[in-house]
Amino acid sequence: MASSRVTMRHSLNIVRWPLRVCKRRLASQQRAVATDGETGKISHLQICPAKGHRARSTQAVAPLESIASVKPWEEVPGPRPLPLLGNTWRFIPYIGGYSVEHVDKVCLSLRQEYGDCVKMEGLLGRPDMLFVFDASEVERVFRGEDSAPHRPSMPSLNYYKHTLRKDFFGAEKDCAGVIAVHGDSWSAFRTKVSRVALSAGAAAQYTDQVGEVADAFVKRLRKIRNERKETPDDFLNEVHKWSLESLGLIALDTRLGCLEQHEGSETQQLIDAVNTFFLCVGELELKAPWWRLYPTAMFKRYVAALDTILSVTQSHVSRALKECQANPNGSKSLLQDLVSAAGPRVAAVAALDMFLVGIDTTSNAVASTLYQLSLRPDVQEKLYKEISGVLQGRPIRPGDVNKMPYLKACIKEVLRMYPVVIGNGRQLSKDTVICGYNIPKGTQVIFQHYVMGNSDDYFTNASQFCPERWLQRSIYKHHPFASLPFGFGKRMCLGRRFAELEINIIICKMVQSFQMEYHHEPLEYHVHPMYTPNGPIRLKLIDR
Ligand code: HEM
Repeated sequence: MASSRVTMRHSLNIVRWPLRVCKRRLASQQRAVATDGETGKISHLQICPAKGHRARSTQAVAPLESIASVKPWEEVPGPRPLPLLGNTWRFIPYIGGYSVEHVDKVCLSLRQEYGDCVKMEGLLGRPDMLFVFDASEVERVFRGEDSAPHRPSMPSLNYYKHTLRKDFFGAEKDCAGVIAVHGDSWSAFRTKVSRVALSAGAAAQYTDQVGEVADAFVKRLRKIRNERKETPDDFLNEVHKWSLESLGLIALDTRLGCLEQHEGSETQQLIDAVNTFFLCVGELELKAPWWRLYPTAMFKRYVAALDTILSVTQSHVSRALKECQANPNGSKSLLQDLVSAAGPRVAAVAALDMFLVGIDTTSNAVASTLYQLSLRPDVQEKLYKEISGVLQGRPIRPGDVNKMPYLKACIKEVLRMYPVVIGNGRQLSKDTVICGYNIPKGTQVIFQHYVMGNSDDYFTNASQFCPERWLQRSIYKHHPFASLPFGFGKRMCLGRRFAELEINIIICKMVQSFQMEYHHEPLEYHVHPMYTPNGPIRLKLIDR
């Protein structure tokens, strides 16, 4: 395992291409006009400026001046595409000036140059995009979603699920999973899984076990830190292992042993496969898609890794099914609940999806939080006092975190300034008015949460790291749709409760165990494809 560097990359096709802007914030406008792409009817979108609630009028008649005020797609500002090359050339190294790795900065400058809504057209192999930087417009689009919102999905996984392994994923209409799945199939699957995964106690039941994994992680750090008490250069890889171990527990009801060594085992195969998946997915997604023309070597490795993840998750599901049948009143787990509620096939596919998107999101969020805390001894001290006050030396129990508002605020603050997923997207299912422009059906709309989260327009003193802003809302103002690290609505993160449990517990354990310091050059963040500190995170861990 030591040799298998778990450089996990997030795979959710959630966002990667930042955007840009529009001009005028119509957020405060009381009425916009939407044309329905399918029926051609015009309906009114009424917005309550106080609460941002929206109601669609059933009368399909708009005053002429409102219709006239909606501008066409052609007028949306944005960088001009070149003939044939579109805007793709802008991402060519040394020539184009845009970089995928620093798309955070690209987005900031697009907003500055063009405003709150920016068109990015002519990206080879991709639909046109609209980058939205206006939180009230984000709110309006989210609140107007239909019953099966379409998040732009990862083409390579889409191909794997719906073409290569169609026999498995397509055999039953409602059994393809949620990642890279849309429409009725997504809706049927999501309904089955959310009932179990988002239920009140689903995550809380893992408090003890997730706590044990966190203890094992702390123990390992004590062992592997160097003579200066600093974490090794591949610290992020260690955090990935912790994340995989925690998720194995939740999704497969199994201790995989990632924090120990297990050469040649099935566990090791799973770890290696997840590792390979993340190594390949960024390349396949962000670079020229040759795999669409022929199976490249990288694509073959990617498919083999997915096959392994699928077969190992299936074998764990079969085991859980047997245990469930042998002992129907035995101890409960998410896997067993899913098997009982929705059957073994749904449980296996759900576990696969969780592995694809639940590991590097959580690990990068934790690495980023630890790094930010290590820069702020005062914040750590305040956290330490809060945690010690609640726990009084005993292990963490379900419900304890609810008595730790400062802990929650610190995590929200890190995800506001450094959201691991810098933007979230939706593919429009009908023509929609956004920022006063008629945006055609099929456009990929990307909500720019990194830019909005760091904007003084939406957060008082946005550039200051200030967890208190989440606790003293009368002093610090913020727009509720500017920072949405887990997305929103019917398609929001399915693993949010588990991610929060894991993050809360590991941060608690780290703050209880160590004073964390950082004595090197400040780390810049980059998109990789998660938004994460770039460079070795060498934390000095001083025992408390
Ligand atoms: C800090 C950790 C995490 C972050 C920031 C995060 C963020 C997100 C975001 C932004 C989305 C898209 C939501 C939307 O479209 O509105 C998403 C979707 C999803 N996440 Fe997470 N996630 C995290 C951890 C996890 C974990 C641990 C799991 C699994 C246990 C998970 C499972 C999923 C799934 C299955 C979806 C797709 C939902 C759907 O399309 O119906 N996530 N996540």
